[in-house]
Amino acid sequence: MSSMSNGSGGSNGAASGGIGSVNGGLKRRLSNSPTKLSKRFVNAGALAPSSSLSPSSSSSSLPSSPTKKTLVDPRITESRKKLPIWAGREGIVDAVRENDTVVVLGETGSGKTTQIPQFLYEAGLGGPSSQMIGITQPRRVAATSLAKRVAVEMGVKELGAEVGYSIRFDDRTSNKTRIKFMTDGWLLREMLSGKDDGAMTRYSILILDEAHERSVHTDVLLGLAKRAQRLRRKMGEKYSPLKIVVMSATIDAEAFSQYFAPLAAPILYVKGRQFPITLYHSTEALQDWVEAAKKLLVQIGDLPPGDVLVFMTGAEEIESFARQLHELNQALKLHAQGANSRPPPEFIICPLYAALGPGAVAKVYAATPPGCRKVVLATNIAETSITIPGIGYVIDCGLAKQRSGGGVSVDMLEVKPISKSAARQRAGRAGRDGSGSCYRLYREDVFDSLEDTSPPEILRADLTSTMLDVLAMGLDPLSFDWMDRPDDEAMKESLVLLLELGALQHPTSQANGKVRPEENGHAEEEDMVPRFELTPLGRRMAALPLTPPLSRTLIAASELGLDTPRQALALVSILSSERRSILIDPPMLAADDEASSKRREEADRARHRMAHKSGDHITQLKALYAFEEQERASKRLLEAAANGAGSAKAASAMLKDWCETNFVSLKAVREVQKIREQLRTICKRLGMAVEADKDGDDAEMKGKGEEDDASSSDDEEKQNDGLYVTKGGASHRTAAHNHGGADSDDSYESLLRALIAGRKTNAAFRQPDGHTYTRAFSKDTFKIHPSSTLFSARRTPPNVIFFDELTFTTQIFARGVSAIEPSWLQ
Ligand SMILES: Nc1ncnc2c1ncn2[C@@H]1O[C@H](COP(=O)(O)OP(=O)(O)OP(=O)(O)O)[C@@H](O)[C@H]1O
Repeated sequence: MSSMSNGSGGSNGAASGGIGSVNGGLKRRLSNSPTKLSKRFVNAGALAPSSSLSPSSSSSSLPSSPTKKTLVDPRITESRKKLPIWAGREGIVDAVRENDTVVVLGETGSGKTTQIPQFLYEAGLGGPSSQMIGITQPRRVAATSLAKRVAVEMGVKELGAEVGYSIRFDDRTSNKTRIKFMTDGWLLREMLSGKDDGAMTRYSILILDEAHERSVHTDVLLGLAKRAQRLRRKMGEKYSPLKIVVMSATIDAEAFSQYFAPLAAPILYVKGRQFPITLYHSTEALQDWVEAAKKLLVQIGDLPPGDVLVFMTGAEEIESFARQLHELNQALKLHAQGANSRPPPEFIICPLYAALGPGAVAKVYAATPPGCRKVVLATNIAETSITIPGIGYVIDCGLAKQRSGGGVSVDMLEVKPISKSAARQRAGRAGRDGSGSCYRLYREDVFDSLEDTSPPEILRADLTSTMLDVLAMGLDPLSFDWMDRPDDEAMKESLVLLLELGALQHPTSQANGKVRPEENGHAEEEDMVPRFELTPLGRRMAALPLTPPLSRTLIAASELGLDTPRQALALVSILSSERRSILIDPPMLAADDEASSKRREEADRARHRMAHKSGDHITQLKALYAFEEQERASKRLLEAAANGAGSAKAASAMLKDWCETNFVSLKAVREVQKIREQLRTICKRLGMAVEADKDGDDAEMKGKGEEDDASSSDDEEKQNDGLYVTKGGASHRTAAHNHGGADSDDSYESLLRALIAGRKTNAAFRQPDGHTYTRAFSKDTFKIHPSSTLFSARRTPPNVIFFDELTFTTQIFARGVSAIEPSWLQ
């Protein structure tokens, strides 16, 4: 760092505790202005208030924890007591006891998420043993890590006992569980299963955490929770009222409070944080923030110990940066040797993004070896809720890949500036177990110009899935009690798409007659019937934990013989996985030196070796089959090893080598296999023919290592996490042995036709310029992404294509592209 200086509110290390009502203080506190300029960064002041309150000021008459205290490390109990929220625990418990709904507003790290569930449980508000305190999180990594932390704090030895979590592929709860962390997608699926008739009877208290993120799931859950609360009131004495706690980090808590009118919810404000964070902004506009982040890391090398968390925009940037940092490690070591000086601490590089699984998360949480500095390279997966112990420095690029309205059924991912609220959340990942610093790679006036918060996702997202979910719960999306009502046109477009897909029946006059005119979006809707009815096909689509187009594809394929359903099951599993691909994209490999450009060429060659002439979808499928062929070979080796004729190590190495050579991601394949297994079970339950019965029977894989875990999260996961499996996670089965690449090249037409059946709107036509495409009802033009097998300067681009998604970086690209025949669109 060129130079640094402390700001006005900067270096107070003590907790400011207690709760209060909302006032302008938070705003003032969070926007302390800089006092001194540094050469490169300007200190924008610390987030901590200058006042302090000693932990001993908290007194409480609450009953003590019902958990076995002997198991709790006294240091952990002490650290809980130092959290700002501790002093206000009685106030919080009283507020929840006295009100059906409470909004809690607090600074990052004040202790909201870990402490409030414990306070309420300890105070006996957890209800009878059949009920739980449920806490929703937008992201899986948060749900699991918070459950683990709370279990440690409560002395619960085994997750799934008093404290548990439920996320896609992993349900760690039991009938003993009283505090349950879960993704919002999980709770939505529970609601969709209809087991509790919409009244959420298995929960005594529902805590909606990080509500300010306003994901689509959060908004739907807010409406469902409010409705459940009303239904519970009508259930009389059988069930206690459902308590709702909305937790938010933005000052816009009033909107949440008003949403619960006429019984407007009280807002509790948790003041302060335990440790201060010093903020620095760039004093100049940076042309290349990646390069700036690298230089900054070198400079941080000279600062006091502390791990570093770098917020980046996506997996590609992270992987490329990780490679550069590995090289930097070597360069710094050589430099120190040359200068005969002590080398700086080695960087332990830990990527953290959607497609990486619990293995990556475990590495992030592992203790940093002495003499090293951990550098976590994360997307906004790490932006909220989580505490990574040891993080002393945060570097924030100020950007994130975000979904923007690309129109109905089109996902558009765009790199855009984050909001002020997101920037504060990012800063708040430092200073959680000691004082911290946050370096913003943008100027302070840029920070000032950012939006306060991101607009609710429901106002810009494709609503097709949401409309189907709401209808499947027997509710009318047009009169649903939305906190922010989505655009009528957008809702209607989605309903039209569902009609086209055959999921809806045309409105019946009888149903229309029953719907009361909707008043300002806050109608009492439980006595209304939907204007639209789901068809049997629509009900099947809703029962599948997939987006409506992929559900439609799977159902269409299930009626097309034996091969197509089997292929569709595999392809849909790939397309609903986090990365939507099992192949490592050549552009993900940086080509800025000879070695990496050679590797990129190898990746290109591997891609073309695997490529199917129709494009990316069948290429993916064939790659999966080729992997599974290889897996069977390695299994044979493993069996030979068991008989003393080979080595288990060699079997595992063989598979890894194959993945390396062919640029196939083992983690992604494992995730796809889990999804396929889960979908196979659900399809069978729904009576759908997806595979011949013999499928998978004799291909069970056992003893796989950590690399097999591949479900994880970031923004994209929010849409996927509705998918879940039976307790204990999916079994690890692979496809049956007759599946490996046995299909002839011509046998995929039915599969591609089934794919199009789900999403005709994603067909596009080549323009007269010869290389751009446009959709039937849109003027936007785009190109095929360089990662596609159909991207090639040498080949003539196909006349008509089908694509999975549009992404926007410097221009709009279609990703996941196949060539199709125009006649297939009829
Ligand atoms: N896994 C963990 N390891 C160590 N300390 C932890 C862990 N999780 C939480 N803590 C401690 O508890 C504090 C409060 O965390 P908590 O998640 O409850 O805060 P919060 O108010 O919900 O903040 P945020 O909204 O930023 O997540 C942290 O600042 C940290 O000191």
